[in-house]
Amino acid sequence: MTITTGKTIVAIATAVVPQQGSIGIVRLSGEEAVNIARNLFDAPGKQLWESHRLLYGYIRHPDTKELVDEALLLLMLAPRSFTREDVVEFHCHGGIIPVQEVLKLCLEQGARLAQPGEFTLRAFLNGRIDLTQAESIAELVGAQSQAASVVALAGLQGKLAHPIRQLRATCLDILAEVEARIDFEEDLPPLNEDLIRQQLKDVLQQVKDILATANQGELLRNGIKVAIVGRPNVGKSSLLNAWSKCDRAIVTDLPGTTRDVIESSLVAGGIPIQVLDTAGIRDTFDTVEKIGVERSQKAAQSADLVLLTVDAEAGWTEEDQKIYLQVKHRPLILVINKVDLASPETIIYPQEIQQIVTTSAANQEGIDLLETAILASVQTGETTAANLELAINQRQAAALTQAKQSLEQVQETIKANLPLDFWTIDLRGAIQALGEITGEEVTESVLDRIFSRFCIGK
Ligand SMILES: Nc1nc2c(c(=O)[nH]1)N(C=O)[C@@H](CNc1ccc(C(=O)N[C@@H](CCC(=O)O)C(=O)O)cc1)CN2
Ligand SMILES: Nc1nc2c(ncn2[C@@H]2O[C@H](COP(=O)(O)OP(=O)(O)OP(=O)(O)O)[C@@H](O)[C@H]2O)c(=O)[nH]1
Ligand SMILES: [Mg+2]
Repeated sequence: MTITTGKTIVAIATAVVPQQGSIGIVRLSGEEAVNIARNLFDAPGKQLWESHRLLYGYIRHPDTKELVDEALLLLMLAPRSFTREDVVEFHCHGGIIPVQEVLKLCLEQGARLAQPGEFTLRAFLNGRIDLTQAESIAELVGAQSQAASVVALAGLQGKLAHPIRQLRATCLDILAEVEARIDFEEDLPPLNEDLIRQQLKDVLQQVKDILATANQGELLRNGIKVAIVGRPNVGKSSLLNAWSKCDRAIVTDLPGTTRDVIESSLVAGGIPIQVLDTAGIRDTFDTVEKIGVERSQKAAQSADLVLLTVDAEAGWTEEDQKIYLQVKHRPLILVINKVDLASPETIIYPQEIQQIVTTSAANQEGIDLLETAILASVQTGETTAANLELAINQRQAAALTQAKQSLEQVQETIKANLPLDFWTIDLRGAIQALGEITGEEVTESVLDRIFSRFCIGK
């Protein structure tokens, strides 16, 4: 995308698939937005075309005056708009036909179809929001859980931008102090090295604290994949059904019921979880079952976490041991199922297994504990309560890691008593990295990468 502002862009702002809302919005932004709206919208009576007013009227074909829709028109004139340009919204009837018709008319009037994220990009380029806020908007729209939306909303409020800007400002202050000593050494009091050391230490600690939220960010945004594996008939499909609270997988008392990997999605603790129920693993001559077993093994290797499921009544069998050896190098929870039939204490399993949960899938028992154990095993302890609203994404984490390394390098340079010029090199590195997060220092290709992930109309 070539990045420009001003030229009028248009897009359908509301969902086009799969379900139609009762209202559909077409949004224009740019110099010609108001002219285009005037050509298409007929507001009867004495309605004023002023900013932040809603006009009532008819959208008509500009040449034939044929009626296209009865609608509301919202005007937000520069700079008091989301993009800081003139913005006009047609609030049409929902369904795909009215909005597509209006979109077509706007294009015929000279507007250009907006690229994905282009409205938000303009809001960024025109200084209304910074890059972390722009990313938060995309995250809010794509949030799959309440927790993810809380984090996105906090980001939109500047919860990340604010501390990052402060850290960068401190680094800039230090840089100014140091550079002044390089340029006008004789006219200034000596550098307060103790103060600078302390400032660097504080900045570095904060950088580390924010970096520690990356794991939580990764979990909230991308979620995890959990594979239920084990011998046939131990209750894997029953476990999936009990956990996802629906009859997703077929359950019978016949070993070998599940033939293929069955996927189900749920959200636990704000984290989207993809659960894979797999075919029971055993030696078999059945061609179809054999393929199923191979898929089970693949699923176990690709999952973030394996639930090795065994039958309390049958105990730890030779087959269980074989399967265990295949998955023991993976993050793993041992699920002892069917505890309604036999006491789990009698089972002798490998001592090195750290996490054990007992369940009765048939009776919906132990599922909550299983969920808690799963969440505990993927969450790192570093995410403190104070930081719950902060959960940085991979791009931000990469830049922060860069900032951390640069700051550590400055500390080394000071320790080694190297000349002041050396200090400034890595200070600039840290300032650059922090600036990339908020977008104060950012290249067009980075912007391209960020905004192309948005949907059209955002
Ligand atoms: N119909 C509609 N609903 C929407 C949006 C929109 O663009 N259109 N939004 C789009 O994402 C979100 C709301 N976000 C918005 C953020 C800022 C401004 C805005 O006009 N800000 C100006 C003026 C504020 C004022 O006059 O006080 C500014 O900050 O300069 C509008 C919407 C969600 N709902
Ligand atoms: N008593 C009892 N029976 C259970 C429990 N969980 C599952 N079962 C029963 O065990 C049998 C097998 O359950 P499934 O969930 O189909 O087992 P599976 O591990 O998916 O089996 P395959 O798909 O063949 O690998 C069914 O008859 C279930 O009703 C449990 O906790 N207690
Ligand atoms: Mg099954």
